Amino acid sequence: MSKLNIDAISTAHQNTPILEQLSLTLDDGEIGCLLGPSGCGKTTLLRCIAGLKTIQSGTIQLGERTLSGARVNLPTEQRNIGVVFQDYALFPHMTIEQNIRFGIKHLNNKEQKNRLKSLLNLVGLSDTEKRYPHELSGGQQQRIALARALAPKPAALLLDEPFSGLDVELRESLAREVRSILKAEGITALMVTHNQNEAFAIADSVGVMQAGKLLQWDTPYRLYHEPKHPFIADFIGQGTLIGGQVCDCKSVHTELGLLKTTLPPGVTTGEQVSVLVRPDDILHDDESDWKLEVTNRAFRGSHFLFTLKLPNGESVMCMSQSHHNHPVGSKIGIKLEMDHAVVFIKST
Ligand SMILES: Nc1ncnc2c1ncn2[C@@H]1O[C@H](COP(=O)(O)OP(=O)(O)OP(=O)(O)O)[C@@H](O)[C@H]1O
Repeated sequence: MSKLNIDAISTAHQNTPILEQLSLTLDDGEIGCLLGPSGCGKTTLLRCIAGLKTIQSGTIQLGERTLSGARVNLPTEQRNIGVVFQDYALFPHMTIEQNIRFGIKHLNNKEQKNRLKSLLNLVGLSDTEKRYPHELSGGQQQRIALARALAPKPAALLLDEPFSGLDVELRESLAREVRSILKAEGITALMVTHNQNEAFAIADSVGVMQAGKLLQWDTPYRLYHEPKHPFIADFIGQGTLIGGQVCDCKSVHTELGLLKTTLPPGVTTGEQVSVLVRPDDILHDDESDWKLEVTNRAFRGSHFLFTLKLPNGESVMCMSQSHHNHPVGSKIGIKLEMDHAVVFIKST
């Protein structure tokens, strides 16, 4: 069993804190993904797990073993963790076979060949073993890098932006493919990315980090629909925050009318709050008498994303089918399709 348990770890560069009291858990065979703005500490967290950076407090456990903790700091080679880092290129002078066999030299020749065969099969590149890395596409090379990291059957795998050098169109489909490869191997994996579509395609749990802290660790669905922090509401998906006033424990009054909600703890009647409105909460409807002015629009191929002005000057976004080609300055009909508003206390 290779459950990864990170409990309240902190680390710093010189005296600058980089990670603060960060905790997360990945069950055996689960895939996690870390998102967050540049410099928030995602790579540092992977480096701590890999043993490339020491932690100052907290513990990192993998299965029954403590990798880092009070008086414990296992060296990287004893952690039994595979890594696919961003710049972890294949050895260019070695064939694909030699690259994959590199980390399993302790096995006998037959075992090495069997492992090579099953991994090439798994990553869908069965007939490439005699080729050199430059004879493969970027996506194929990254799948071989994955096979090489999986070859020694590590207890866990860390991936640091493994798709960042690839075409945007390829990245999401490769993320889905990598998910099925990792699931087939049953390996516990943690990946860092900047791209939320990739994160949603690959992960069971996604974490959003900001300035060294993990703000929420949750399923993609809950991160989008129940963000616990306005930063996450802004960072994940699209949407705007509008003002609201708490009416009672189940509703909040806004410029869009009375919205049903569940209030965060500590919020009292009459209090001013922020309310998250997603573009899919407001539908364009030509028949509706409720009209708002278009202040901006973005054509997204399959749909338009309109920015609309509320009477009090606040903005909300609205998604509509792509043939509804309304210009900026015109008024369009809308209807609300929000069954539950997410509310934040103003101070957060
Ligand atoms: N070797 C180092 N010495 C000093 N500071 C460092 C070092 N490595 C990283 N940092 C700092 O630690 C913080 C976190 O860096 P880290 O690379 O973990 O962020 P990240 O979230 O992975 O960023 P990105 O998304 O840009 O890769 C940043 O402020 C960075 O400047």
